[in-house]
Amino acid sequence: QRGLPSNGFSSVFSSYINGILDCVDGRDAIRRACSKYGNELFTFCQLGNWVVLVHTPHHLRDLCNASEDILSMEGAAAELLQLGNTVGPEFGETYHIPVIRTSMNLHMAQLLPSILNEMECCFKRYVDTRLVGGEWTPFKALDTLSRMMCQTSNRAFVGLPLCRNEEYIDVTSRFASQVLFAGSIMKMLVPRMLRKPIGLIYRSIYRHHRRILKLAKPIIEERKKERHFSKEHPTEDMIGWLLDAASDSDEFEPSAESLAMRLLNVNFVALHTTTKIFVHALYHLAANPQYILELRQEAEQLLDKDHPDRWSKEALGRCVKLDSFFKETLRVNVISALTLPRLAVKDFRFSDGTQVSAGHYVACASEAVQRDSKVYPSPDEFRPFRFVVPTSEEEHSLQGWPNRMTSTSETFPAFGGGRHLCPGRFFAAMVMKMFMAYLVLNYDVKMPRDGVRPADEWLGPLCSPATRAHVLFRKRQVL
Ligand code: HEM
Repeated sequence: QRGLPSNGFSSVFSSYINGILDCVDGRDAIRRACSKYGNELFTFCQLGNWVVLVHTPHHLRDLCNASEDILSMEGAAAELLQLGNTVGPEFGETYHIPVIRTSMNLHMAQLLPSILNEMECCFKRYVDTRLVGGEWTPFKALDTLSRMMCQTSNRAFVGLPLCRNEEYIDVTSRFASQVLFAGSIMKMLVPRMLRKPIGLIYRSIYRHHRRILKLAKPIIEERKKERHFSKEHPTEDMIGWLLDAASDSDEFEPSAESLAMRLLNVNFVALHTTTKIFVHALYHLAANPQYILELRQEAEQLLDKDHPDRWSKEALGRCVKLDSFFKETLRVNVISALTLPRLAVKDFRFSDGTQVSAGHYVACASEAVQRDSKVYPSPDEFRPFRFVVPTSEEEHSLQGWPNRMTSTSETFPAFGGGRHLCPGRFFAAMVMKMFMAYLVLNYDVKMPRDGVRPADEWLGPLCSPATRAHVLFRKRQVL
């Protein structure tokens, strides 16, 4: 992008060299560039493309307020993630988004008992069966939690018995990381004209859509039949809400093929995000067991330890320390150092007059925004109860909505902002809070080396909690 300072070399060849360097050192390169350019926009080089980076609140507000036909999220996602090639062209359809925004969020309280039940089953199945007496037992945190989150979230997406099906869990829990990896390789190394045929080969090997379709089709057909015979039916999960939304619109009845693609898409956006943030929080907790006592005390005051089936959405909402713990995790541990990618479909002008020409990418340097020392004192420090304000000896509050984890702003864009603000954030917050409440009420956790949190793993701008680290669990002994 002409007229803007850049962090890299300017020819195509040298920008590739710079892109390779950024794969090793992407996060630090972004940090250095943000502090070098102060409040200015600048262009940042990634393998295969240049991105205009936004890292101040007012530029971020402009990015979020821009309409889709000027700064396009869908255009950016299609090119950067290559999901049309790796999963199929129909993957980009969006009719599940209003369903998450309305039906899913409206049914949250009714959903809670069944997902609490599924969570408890997961702890029994994946954790309790391996614990022996009061011994500390190591668990590979990311693998274990990704299966548990997958099964529990899918109770709300596809219900019983499919959410417990081994093959279903296997496909959906690994889907996001497989296609994200394949997409970035394709974008960086495969010439445009070869992407379609190579995508077809990739799809015929992994068969994500076919495998989900085979498993979900009988259930989808059954639900369709039920709806044919009676208008009265419980809208119990995502499959039901998607069918109800279609029958309301009268415009089309989605095929089983199309619904299976929506299920893949919902799992794609929901699982890797929630699992990664939860595991980041778990590593903070296990490296600092003193926090367990505070969270446990709060959970004991507000939730019935022996009857998770009686927990309510309101009671979880009152767990303000738990809320702050996750908000601080989301602030410190980003999913990517570059978020909210957009493709300028037309020329775009920021409110300070800076122009980005059509065809260029814009994105947010979210780490820089969420670690701004003017907004967050000691920004690099993890302070789990940063957002909690004591109101009396025993009472604590989040002092209103802006401090809640699900609130977003130009200084806290963890869930995005504007038109594409994450519609699944209430669900994610509820699931992460109930998992953590159950964990602190029933287990002690620590790291194999006391007090040492395993280092995050960065690949270019992408961040993951340590993939192979273990956390030690034992049945709760400490009161
Ligand atoms: C901790 C967990 C999560 C995080 C950090 C997260 C983050 C985000 C962010 C940053 C965006 C905006 C992307 C952009 O503007 O480019 C987004 C969008 C979205 N998220 Fe989430 N998300 C989470 C969980 C979920 C869950 C559980 C669901 C579904 C149940 C979900 C569904 C979506 C959808 C459908 C969009 C696209 C919305 C649109 O285009 O209008 N997310 N998410």
